Amino acid sequence: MNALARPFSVAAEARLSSADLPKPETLIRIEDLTKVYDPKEGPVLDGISLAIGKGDIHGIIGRSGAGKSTLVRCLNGLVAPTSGRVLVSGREISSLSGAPLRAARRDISMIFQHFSLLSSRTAAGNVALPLEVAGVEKNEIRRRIPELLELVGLSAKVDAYPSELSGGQKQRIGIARALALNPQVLLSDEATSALDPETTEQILALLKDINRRLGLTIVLITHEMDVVRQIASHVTVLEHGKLVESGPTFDVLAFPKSQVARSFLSSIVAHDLPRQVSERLRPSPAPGSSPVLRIVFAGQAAHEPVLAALVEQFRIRPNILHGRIDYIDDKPLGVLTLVAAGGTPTLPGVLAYLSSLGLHGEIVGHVL
Ligand SMILES: Nc1ncnc2c1ncn2[C@@H]1O[C@H](COP(=O)(O)OP(=O)(O)OP(=O)(O)O)[C@@H](O)[C@H]1O
Repeated sequence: MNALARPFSVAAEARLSSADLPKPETLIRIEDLTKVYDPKEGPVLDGISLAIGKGDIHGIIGRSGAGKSTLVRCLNGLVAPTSGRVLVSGREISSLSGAPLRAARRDISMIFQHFSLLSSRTAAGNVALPLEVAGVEKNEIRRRIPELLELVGLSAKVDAYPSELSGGQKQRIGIARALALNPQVLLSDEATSALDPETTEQILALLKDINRRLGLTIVLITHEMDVVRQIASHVTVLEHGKLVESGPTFDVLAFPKSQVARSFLSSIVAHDLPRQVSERLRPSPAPGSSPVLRIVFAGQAAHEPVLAALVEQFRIRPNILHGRIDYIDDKPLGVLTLVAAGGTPTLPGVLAYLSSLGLHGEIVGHVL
Protein backbone atom coordinates (compact mmCIF):
# COMPACT_ATOMS: atom_id res chain seq x y z
CA MET A 1 0.00 0.00 0.00
CA ASN A 2 1.18 3.51 -0.75
CA ALA A 3 2.65 4.84 2.48
CA LEU A 4 1.03 8.20 1.99
CA ALA A 5 -2.39 6.76 1.35
CA ARG A 6 -2.14 4.71 4.54
CA PRO A 7 -3.06 7.44 7.04
CA PHE A 8 -6.34 7.93 5.17
CA SER A 9 -7.37 4.32 4.80
CA VAL A 10 -6.25 2.91 8.13
CA ALA A 11 -7.61 5.88 10.00
CA ALA A 12 -11.04 4.78 8.84
CA GLU A 13 -10.84 2.13 11.57
CA ALA A 14 -10.62 4.97 14.04
CA ARG A 15 -14.18 5.90 13.20
CA LEU A 16 -15.22 3.05 15.43
CA SER A 17 -13.96 5.08 18.40
CA SER A 18 -14.62 3.63 21.81
CA ALA A 19 -16.84 6.66 22.38
CA ASP A 20 -19.29 5.12 19.86
CA LEU A 21 -19.41 1.69 21.50
CA PRO A 22 -21.91 0.74 24.19
CA LYS A 23 -20.75 1.84 27.64
CA PRO A 24 -19.38 -1.05 29.73
CA GLU A 25 -20.69 -1.79 33.17
CA THR A 26 -19.11 0.52 35.74
CA LEU A 27 -16.94 -1.40 38.24
CA ILE A 28 -15.31 1.47 40.12
CA ARG A 29 -17.13 4.69 40.93
CA ILE A 30 -15.28 7.60 42.51
CA GLU A 31 -17.57 10.36 43.77
CA ASP A 32 -16.33 13.86 44.61
CA LEU A 33 -13.21 12.47 46.28
CA THR A 34 -11.09 14.86 48.31
CA LYS A 35 -7.98 14.10 50.37
CA VAL A 36 -6.22 16.53 52.66
CA TYR A 37 -3.16 15.20 54.51
CA ASP A 38 -2.06 18.52 55.94
CA PRO A 39 -4.59 21.40 56.04
CA LYS A 40 -1.70 23.86 55.66
CA GLU A 41 -0.83 22.23 52.29
CA GLY A 42 -4.37 22.14 50.87
CA PRO A 43 -6.03 19.17 49.15
CA VAL A 44 -3.90 16.52 47.46
CA LEU A 45 -7.05 15.25 45.71
CA ASP A 46 -9.66 17.85 44.95
CA GLY A 47 -13.21 16.78 44.03
CA ILE A 48 -12.35 13.80 41.78
CA SER A 49 -15.34 12.04 40.17
CA LEU A 50 -14.68 9.16 37.80
CA ALA A 51 -16.29 5.94 36.58
CA ILE A 52 -14.07 3.01 35.53
CA GLY A 53 -15.67 0.31 33.40
CA LYS A 54 -15.43 -3.42 34.08
CA GLY A 55 -12.64 -4.89 31.95
CA ASP A 56 -11.04 -1.50 31.20
CA ILE A 57 -7.35 -0.76 31.47
CA HIS A 58 -7.51 2.72 32.95
CA GLY A 59 -4.32 4.81 33.06
CA ILE A 60 -3.95 7.57 35.63
CA ILE A 61 -1.24 9.96 34.50
CA GLY A 62 0.21 13.12 35.95
CA ARG A 63 3.43 14.73 37.01
CA SER A 64 5.14 13.88 40.29
CA GLY A 65 3.00 15.03 43.23
CA ALA A 66 -0.22 15.24 41.15
CA GLY A 67 -1.94 12.82 43.54
CA LYS A 68 -1.84 9.57 41.53
CA SER A 69 -0.64 7.29 44.33
CA THR A 70 -3.07 8.83 46.78
CA LEU A 71 -5.97 8.26 44.37
CA VAL A 72 -5.05 4.64 43.75
CA ARG A 73 -4.59 4.01 47.49
CA CYS A 74 -8.10 5.33 48.07
CA LEU A 75 -9.33 2.55 45.73
CA ASN A 76 -8.09 -0.22 48.02
CA GLY A 77 -8.68 1.58 51.30
CA LEU A 78 -5.00 2.11 52.11
CA VAL A 79 -5.78 5.84 52.26
CA ALA A 80 -9.05 7.08 53.77
CA PRO A 81 -10.54 10.02 51.86
CA THR A 82 -11.28 13.28 53.68
CA SER A 83 -14.62 13.44 51.87
CA GLY A 84 -16.34 11.70 48.96
CA ARG A 85 -16.84 8.00 48.24
CA VAL A 86 -15.18 5.11 46.44
CA LEU A 87 -17.38 2.21 45.35
CA VAL A 88 -15.99 -1.01 43.87
CA SER A 89 -18.63 -3.45 42.59
CA GLY A 90 -21.20 -1.34 44.46
CA ARG A 91 -19.35 -1.81 47.77
CA GLU A 92 -18.33 1.44 49.47
CA ILE A 93 -14.62 0.87 50.18
CA SER A 94 -14.23 4.28 51.78
CA SER A 95 -16.66 3.34 54.59
CA LEU A 96 -15.06 -0.05 55.45
CA SER A 97 -12.48 -0.90 58.08
CA GLY A 98 -11.15 -4.00 59.85
CA ALA A 99 -12.21 -7.44 58.60
CA PRO A 100 -14.73 -6.21 55.96
CA LEU A 101 -12.02 -3.97 54.46
CA ARG A 102 -9.52 -6.86 54.41
CA ALA A 103 -12.14 -9.04 52.69
CA ALA A 104 -12.84 -6.32 50.10
CA ARG A 105 -9.10 -5.96 49.45
CA ARG A 106 -8.90 -9.57 48.26
CA ASP A 107 -10.82 -8.33 45.24
CA ILE A 108 -8.44 -5.44 44.63
CA SER A 109 -4.79 -6.45 44.44
CA MET A 110 -1.73 -4.40 43.64
CA ILE A 111 1.67 -4.57 41.94
CA PHE A 112 4.52 -2.21 42.75
CA GLN A 113 7.49 -0.49 41.15
CA HIS A 114 10.00 -2.38 43.30
CA PHE A 115 8.09 -5.70 43.22
CA SER A 116 7.93 -6.14 47.06
CA LEU A 117 8.89 -9.82 46.97
CA LEU A 118 10.11 -11.68 50.07
CA SER A 119 13.80 -12.46 49.45
CA SER A 120 13.71 -15.50 51.76
CA ARG A 121 10.98 -17.21 49.69
CA THR A 122 11.19 -18.84 46.27
CA ALA A 123 8.97 -17.77 43.38
CA ALA A 124 6.47 -20.45 44.43
CA GLY A 125 6.67 -19.29 48.07
CA ASN A 126 5.97 -15.67 47.11
CA VAL A 127 3.00 -16.62 44.96
CA ALA A 128 1.68 -18.85 47.78
CA LEU A 129 1.77 -16.05 50.36
CA PRO A 130 -1.65 -14.41 49.77
CA LEU A 131 -3.23 -17.88 49.53
CA GLU A 132 -1.71 -18.88 52.89
CA VAL A 133 -2.84 -15.61 54.53
CA ALA A 134 -6.36 -16.21 53.18
CA GLY A 135 -6.36 -19.69 54.74
CA VAL A 136 -6.54 -21.62 51.45
CA GLU A 137 -5.88 -25.37 51.88
CA LYS A 138 -2.35 -26.68 51.20
CA ASN A 139 -3.49 -28.97 48.35
CA GLU A 140 -5.32 -26.13 46.65
CA ILE A 141 -2.22 -23.90 47.02
CA ARG A 142 -0.07 -26.64 45.45
CA ARG A 143 -2.54 -26.80 42.55
CA ARG A 144 -2.71 -23.02 42.05
CA ILE A 145 1.03 -22.24 42.03
CA PRO A 146 1.94 -23.91 38.69
CA GLU A 147 -1.23 -22.46 37.14
CA LEU A 148 -0.30 -18.93 38.22
CA LEU A 149 3.35 -19.25 37.21
CA GLU A 150 2.30 -20.53 33.81
CA LEU A 151 -0.04 -17.56 33.39
CA VAL A 152 2.94 -15.21 33.70
CA GLY A 153 5.30 -17.41 31.65
CA LEU A 154 7.60 -18.39 34.53
CA SER A 155 6.90 -22.10 35.08
CA ALA A 156 10.64 -22.84 34.88
CA LYS A 157 11.48 -20.54 37.81
CA VAL A 158 9.28 -22.16 40.43
CA ASP A 159 12.21 -22.77 42.83
CA ALA A 160 14.21 -19.61 42.08
CA TYR A 161 14.76 -16.96 44.75
CA PRO A 162 14.18 -13.27 43.89
CA SER A 163 17.97 -12.66 43.88
CA GLU A 164 18.21 -15.19 41.01
CA LEU A 165 15.61 -13.39 38.87
CA SER A 166 15.79 -10.40 36.50
CA GLY A 167 13.65 -7.30 37.12
CA GLY A 168 11.11 -8.41 34.52
CA GLN A 169 10.92 -11.91 36.05
CA LYS A 170 10.45 -10.41 39.53
CA GLN A 171 7.56 -8.33 38.25
CA ARG A 172 6.03 -11.44 36.67
CA ILE A 173 6.14 -13.09 40.10
CA GLY A 174 4.56 -9.92 41.55
CA ILE A 175 1.76 -10.23 38.97
CA ALA A 176 1.23 -13.96 39.67
CA ARG A 177 1.05 -13.21 43.41
CA ALA A 178 -1.42 -10.37 42.78
CA LEU A 179 -3.66 -12.72 40.77
CA ALA A 180 -3.58 -15.56 43.31
CA LEU A 181 -6.95 -14.73 44.88
CA ASN A 182 -8.72 -14.08 41.55
CA PRO A 183 -9.21 -10.34 42.10
CA GLN A 184 -11.61 -8.24 40.07
CA VAL A 185 -9.24 -5.27 40.00
CA LEU A 186 -5.48 -5.04 39.64
CA LEU A 187 -3.87 -1.76 40.71
CA SER A 188 -0.46 -1.08 39.20
CA ASP A 189 1.69 1.56 40.88
CA GLU A 190 4.43 2.49 38.38
CA ALA A 191 4.98 -1.26 37.86
CA THR A 192 7.31 -0.78 34.89
CA SER A 193 9.22 2.32 36.05
CA ALA A 194 12.23 0.30 37.24
CA LEU A 195 12.45 -1.75 34.02
CA ASP A 196 14.28 -1.14 30.73
CA PRO A 197 12.14 -0.29 27.65
CA GLU A 198 12.14 -3.82 26.19
CA THR A 199 11.17 -5.46 29.50
CA THR A 200 8.56 -2.72 30.03
CA GLU A 201 7.00 -3.65 26.69
CA GLN A 202 6.92 -7.35 27.66
CA ILE A 203 5.31 -6.65 31.05
CA LEU A 204 2.72 -4.34 29.47
CA ALA A 205 1.95 -7.03 26.86
CA LEU A 206 1.50 -9.54 29.69
CA LEU A 207 -0.88 -7.21 31.55
CA LYS A 208 -2.89 -6.66 28.37
CA ASP A 209 -3.03 -10.40 27.74
CA ILE A 210 -4.23 -11.06 31.30
CA ASN A 211 -6.80 -8.27 30.96
CA ARG A 212 -8.18 -9.94 27.81
CA ARG A 213 -8.03 -13.53 29.06
CA LEU A 214 -9.41 -12.96 32.55
CA GLY A 215 -11.51 -9.85 31.95
CA LEU A 216 -9.52 -8.26 34.78
CA THR A 217 -9.98 -4.51 35.29
CA ILE A 218 -6.59 -2.79 35.58
CA VAL A 219 -5.96 0.69 36.99
CA LEU A 220 -2.39 1.76 36.39
CA ILE A 221 -0.61 4.88 37.48
CA THR A 222 2.31 6.14 35.51
CA HIS A 223 4.10 9.35 34.62
CA GLU A 224 4.90 8.01 31.14
CA MET A 225 2.40 8.72 28.40
CA ASP A 226 3.97 5.97 26.30
CA VAL A 227 2.85 3.38 28.88
CA VAL A 228 -0.69 4.75 28.55
CA ARG A 229 -0.45 4.67 24.75
CA GLN A 230 0.72 1.06 24.72
CA ILE A 231 -1.85 -0.45 27.03
CA ALA A 232 -4.64 1.77 28.36
CA SER A 233 -8.16 1.79 26.92
CA HIS A 234 -8.99 4.89 28.99
CA VAL A 235 -6.92 7.60 30.62
CA THR A 236 -7.38 10.21 33.32
CA VAL A 237 -5.01 13.16 33.60
CA LEU A 238 -4.41 14.60 37.07
CA GLU A 239 -2.85 18.00 37.71
CA HIS A 240 -2.34 19.34 41.23
CA GLY A 241 -4.95 16.92 42.60
CA LYS A 242 -7.62 17.88 40.05
CA LEU A 243 -8.98 15.75 37.23
CA VAL A 244 -8.23 17.84 34.13
CA GLU A 245 -9.10 15.35 31.40
CA SER A 246 -10.52 11.84 31.17
CA GLY A 247 -11.83 9.57 28.42
CA PRO A 248 -10.92 6.86 25.89
CA THR A 249 -7.13 6.99 25.40
CA PHE A 250 -7.40 7.54 21.65
CA ASP A 251 -9.67 10.56 22.05
CA VAL A 252 -7.56 12.12 24.82
CA LEU A 253 -4.29 11.70 22.91
CA ALA A 254 -5.58 12.58 19.45
CA PHE A 255 -7.55 15.64 20.62
CA PRO A 256 -5.74 16.65 23.81
CA LYS A 257 -7.03 19.43 26.02
CA SER A 258 -4.55 19.36 28.90
CA GLN A 259 -0.87 20.31 28.68
CA VAL A 260 0.18 16.79 29.77
CA ALA A 261 -1.79 15.13 26.96
CA ARG A 262 -0.75 17.79 24.42
CA SER A 263 2.91 17.13 25.15
CA PHE A 264 2.41 13.52 24.01
CA LEU A 265 1.15 14.61 20.58
CA SER A 266 4.11 17.02 20.28
CA SER A 267 6.50 14.20 21.19
CA ILE A 268 5.27 11.93 18.39
CA VAL A 269 5.33 14.68 15.75
CA ALA A 270 8.35 16.69 16.96
CA HIS A 271 11.02 14.88 15.00
CA ASP A 272 9.21 14.33 11.74
CA LEU A 273 10.76 17.08 9.60
CA PRO A 274 13.80 16.41 7.45
CA ARG A 275 16.75 18.44 8.76
CA GLN A 276 17.06 20.41 5.49
CA VAL A 277 13.50 21.65 6.06
CA SER A 278 13.63 22.19 9.84
CA GLU A 279 16.79 24.29 9.45
CA ARG A 280 15.04 26.57 6.95
CA LEU A 281 11.86 26.85 8.98
CA ARG A 282 10.82 30.41 9.91
CA PRO A 283 8.01 31.37 12.28
CA SER A 284 6.52 34.03 9.92
CA PRO A 285 5.81 34.12 6.19
CA ALA A 286 8.25 36.00 3.92
CA PRO A 287 7.93 36.97 0.24
CA GLY A 288 8.00 33.72 -1.78
CA SER A 289 7.76 31.42 1.28
CA SER A 290 5.37 28.48 1.65
CA PRO A 291 3.68 27.30 4.82
CA VAL A 292 4.50 23.90 6.33
CA LEU A 293 1.23 22.27 7.29
CA ARG A 294 0.81 19.35 9.68
CA ILE A 295 -2.45 17.39 9.60
CA VAL A 296 -3.44 14.90 12.30
CA PHE A 297 -5.79 12.24 10.96
CA ALA A 298 -8.00 10.79 13.62
CA GLY A 299 -11.62 10.04 14.12
CA GLN A 300 -14.57 10.64 11.83
CA ALA A 301 -13.10 12.34 8.77
CA ALA A 302 -10.61 9.72 7.67
CA HIS A 303 -12.57 8.97 4.50
CA GLU A 304 -12.45 12.57 3.20
CA PRO A 305 -10.19 13.18 0.17
CA VAL A 306 -8.24 15.88 1.98
CA LEU A 307 -5.24 16.15 -0.35
CA ALA A 308 -7.48 16.42 -3.41
CA ALA A 309 -9.42 19.23 -1.71
CA LEU A 310 -6.18 21.09 -0.92
CA VAL A 311 -5.23 20.95 -4.62
CA GLU A 312 -8.61 21.60 -6.23
CA GLN A 313 -10.35 23.85 -3.72
CA PHE A 314 -7.42 25.80 -2.31
CA ARG A 315 -4.98 25.69 -5.27
CA ILE A 316 -2.22 24.30 -3.05
CA ARG A 317 0.62 22.20 -4.48
CA PRO A 318 1.38 19.82 -1.59
CA ASN A 319 4.92 18.51 -1.22
CA ILE A 320 4.78 15.70 1.31
CA LEU A 321 7.62 15.79 3.83
CA HIS A 322 6.66 13.11 6.27
CA GLY A 323 3.89 10.69 7.18
CA ARG A 324 3.66 8.58 10.30
CA ILE A 325 1.16 6.40 12.07
CA ASP A 326 1.14 5.62 15.76
CA TYR A 327 -1.22 3.13 17.33
CA ILE A 328 -3.13 4.08 20.45
CA ASP A 329 -5.25 1.39 22.04
CA ASP A 330 -4.80 -0.46 18.71
CA LYS A 331 -6.30 2.43 16.73
CA PRO A 332 -4.22 4.36 14.20
CA LEU A 333 -3.38 8.04 14.64
CA GLY A 334 -1.89 9.43 11.42
CA VAL A 335 0.25 12.54 11.10
CA LEU A 336 1.09 14.03 7.69
CA THR A 337 3.44 16.99 7.24
CA LEU A 338 3.62 18.85 3.92
CA VAL A 339 4.85 22.05 2.33
CA ALA A 340 1.69 23.80 1.10
CA ALA A 341 3.28 25.56 -1.88
CA GLY A 342 1.23 28.51 -3.06
CA GLY A 343 -1.04 28.16 -0.06
CA THR A 344 -0.25 31.23 2.05
CA PRO A 345 -3.27 33.32 0.91
CA THR A 346 -5.75 30.51 1.52
CA LEU A 347 -4.37 29.25 4.85
CA PRO A 348 -7.25 30.44 7.07
CA GLY A 349 -9.69 28.70 4.71
CA VAL A 350 -7.60 25.49 4.75
CA LEU A 351 -7.49 25.38 8.55
CA ALA A 352 -11.24 26.06 8.74
CA TYR A 353 -11.85 23.28 6.18
CA LEU A 354 -9.75 20.76 8.20
CA SER A 355 -11.44 21.81 11.40
CA SER A 356 -14.89 21.37 9.79
CA LEU A 357 -13.89 17.72 9.13
CA GLY A 358 -12.81 17.25 12.74
CA LEU A 359 -9.14 17.07 11.70
CA HIS A 360 -6.37 18.92 13.46
CA GLY A 361 -4.39 21.23 11.13
CA GLU A 362 -1.42 23.22 12.33
CA ILE A 363 1.04 25.60 10.66
CA VAL A 364 4.46 24.43 11.78
CA GLY A 365 6.27 27.38 10.14
CA HIS A 366 7.24 28.73 6.72
CA VAL A 367 10.02 27.79 4.29
CA LEU A 368 11.51 29.67 1.34
N1 LIG B 1 1.08 9.98 53.78
C1 LIG B 1 1.23 11.25 53.40
N2 LIG B 1 1.26 12.26 54.31
C2 LIG B 1 1.40 13.55 53.94
N3 LIG B 1 1.50 13.95 52.65
C3 LIG B 1 1.48 13.01 51.70
C4 LIG B 1 1.35 11.62 52.02
N4 LIG B 1 1.36 10.91 50.87
C5 LIG B 1 1.49 11.81 49.86
N5 LIG B 1 1.56 13.07 50.35
C6 LIG B 1 1.68 14.31 49.58
O1 LIG B 1 0.61 14.34 48.65
C7 LIG B 1 1.03 14.88 47.40
C8 LIG B 1 0.65 13.89 46.30
O2 LIG B 1 1.43 12.72 46.47
P1 LIG B 1 1.19 11.40 45.62
O3 LIG B 1 2.24 10.42 46.02
O4 LIG B 1 -0.22 10.99 45.72
O5 LIG B 1 1.46 11.96 44.14
P2 LIG B 1 1.96 11.17 42.85
O6 LIG B 1 1.30 11.84 41.69
O7 LIG B 1 1.75 9.72 43.00
O8 LIG B 1 3.51 11.50 42.86
P3 LIG B 1 4.75 10.56 42.39
O9 LIG B 1 4.58 10.35 40.91
O10 LIG B 1 5.94 11.40 42.72
O11 LIG B 1 4.68 9.30 43.20
C9 LIG B 1 2.52 15.16 47.52
O12 LIG B 1 2.68 16.54 47.78
C10 LIG B 1 2.93 14.33 48.70
O13 LIG B 1 4.00 14.94 49.39
